[in-house]
Amino acid sequence: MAAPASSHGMIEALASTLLDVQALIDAAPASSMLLDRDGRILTINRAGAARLGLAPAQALGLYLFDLFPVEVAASRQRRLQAVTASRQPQVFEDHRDGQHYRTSAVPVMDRDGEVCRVAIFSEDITAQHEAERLLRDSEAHYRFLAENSEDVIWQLDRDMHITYISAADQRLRGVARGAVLGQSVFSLFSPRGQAILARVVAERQQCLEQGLPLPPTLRFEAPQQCANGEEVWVEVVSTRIDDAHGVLCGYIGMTRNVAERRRYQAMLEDANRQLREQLDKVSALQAQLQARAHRDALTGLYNRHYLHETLPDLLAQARQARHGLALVMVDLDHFKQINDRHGHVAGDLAIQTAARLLIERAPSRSLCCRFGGEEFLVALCGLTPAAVCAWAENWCAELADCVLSHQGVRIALTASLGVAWQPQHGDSEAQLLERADQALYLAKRRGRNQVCVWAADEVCALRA
Ligand SMILES: Nc1nc2c(ncn2[C@@H]2O[C@H](COP(=O)(O)OP(=O)(O)OP(=O)(O)O)[C@@H](O)[C@H]2O)c(=O)[nH]1
Repeated sequence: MAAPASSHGMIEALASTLLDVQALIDAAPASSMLLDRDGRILTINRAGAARLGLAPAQALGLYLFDLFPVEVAASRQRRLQAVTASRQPQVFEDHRDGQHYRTSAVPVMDRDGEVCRVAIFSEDITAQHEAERLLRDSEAHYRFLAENSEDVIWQLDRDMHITYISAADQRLRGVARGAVLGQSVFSLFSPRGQAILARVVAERQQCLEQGLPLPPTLRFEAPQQCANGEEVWVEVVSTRIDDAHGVLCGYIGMTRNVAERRRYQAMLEDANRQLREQLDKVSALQAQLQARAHRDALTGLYNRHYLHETLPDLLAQARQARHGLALVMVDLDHFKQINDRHGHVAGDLAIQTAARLLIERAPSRSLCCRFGGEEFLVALCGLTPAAVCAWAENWCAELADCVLSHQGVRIALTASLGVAWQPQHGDSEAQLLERADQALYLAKRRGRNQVCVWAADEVCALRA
């Protein structure tokens, strides 16, 4: 007998619904199936059948436990019985062929409230299992490192309360971990250290408020408080922990005992300071020695050694700048007589008087040296020959006007001067010195107390 039109429609609707449900469970990646109380497969999705190595149509009507290896079939059957007996869903994990599965067995009741079916949902959690295992391993690894590190490892919540601190803190400060957990991070520091920490936090906060870039880690040194009342200097390195949305959820960091390092640093700085002081003394001594090496003790003028060190450079500079350089050789007249008549002290005074007059009258950029006993050499830079001669004449006259008074005796002083200049009279130090000396000799020969400029013919005439 044909079904009435309305029944027909209902059957069609039911068939369509069944198809939808099948499509839905087939689309699920986890395996799902419906068993009767004995374990016979009534419905199964593609993933479930595939796990059994079958097509869905092949699996229908088979007893699920016949498809399991014998060694696991009995235990799976007992689980099914436990679900039907307890009428409560059960979730369990099992491990087969290297894979991990999480399975939910949900009892399905008929109208009388009896369990008539059991719905099984099973998902492969091998990857998740592996990830959890790796995470556990890694946590254990890091916890081992943290607990055995000489540095103190710690974690704070967003309000800077300590949520974890490694065993090294107790070794460092002698405070039990139990007394530290839950406390503010400030409690780790001595009052001095707290002030430093407060300043560091405030600076960081200020940067944040001004939108300035911040280094990813915060690093500072401050003293912490030990249980015995002492301070221990530590270096702190810390970084913030943000959640996936960039919202601050806490801080993680490390504290290192730097007391030894600071002690060595202080020793090093002290040693460096002492070394610097020594070096300063040595440099001052060297400067003194150098000054002494370059200066004549009696007059304070440069000595002959310095003249020979400096004159070649002066000549080169003068050549380059195309300005004149004149050498004036000065020799006190009849000096032996001063010594003989008035004594060496008077002779020394005479040398000092002439030297002082040279220093006072020498133009800037000139060099005055004591060349020998009662002999001086003045190098005049940048003067014309006429200006050199004028200067020498004036100086000679001024010396002659000086009257040296020694032990109530007035001693007259005069000098003879010989002049030679670059480039007209020579170019080398040796040549110019020789010619200045020859000119001086000429001045002596002409009666002393006068200036002579080197002239080839006059020198030749003298030699003749
Ligand atoms: N008091 C003193 N005498 C010195 C010094 N150096 C050299 N003498 C003396 O200076 C004298 C130089 O004498 P001489 O070279 O004969 O020349 P002079 O007597 O000046 O004669 P002329 O140069 O020809 O005018 C010597 O008696 C040296 O002993 C010194 O530093 N102090």
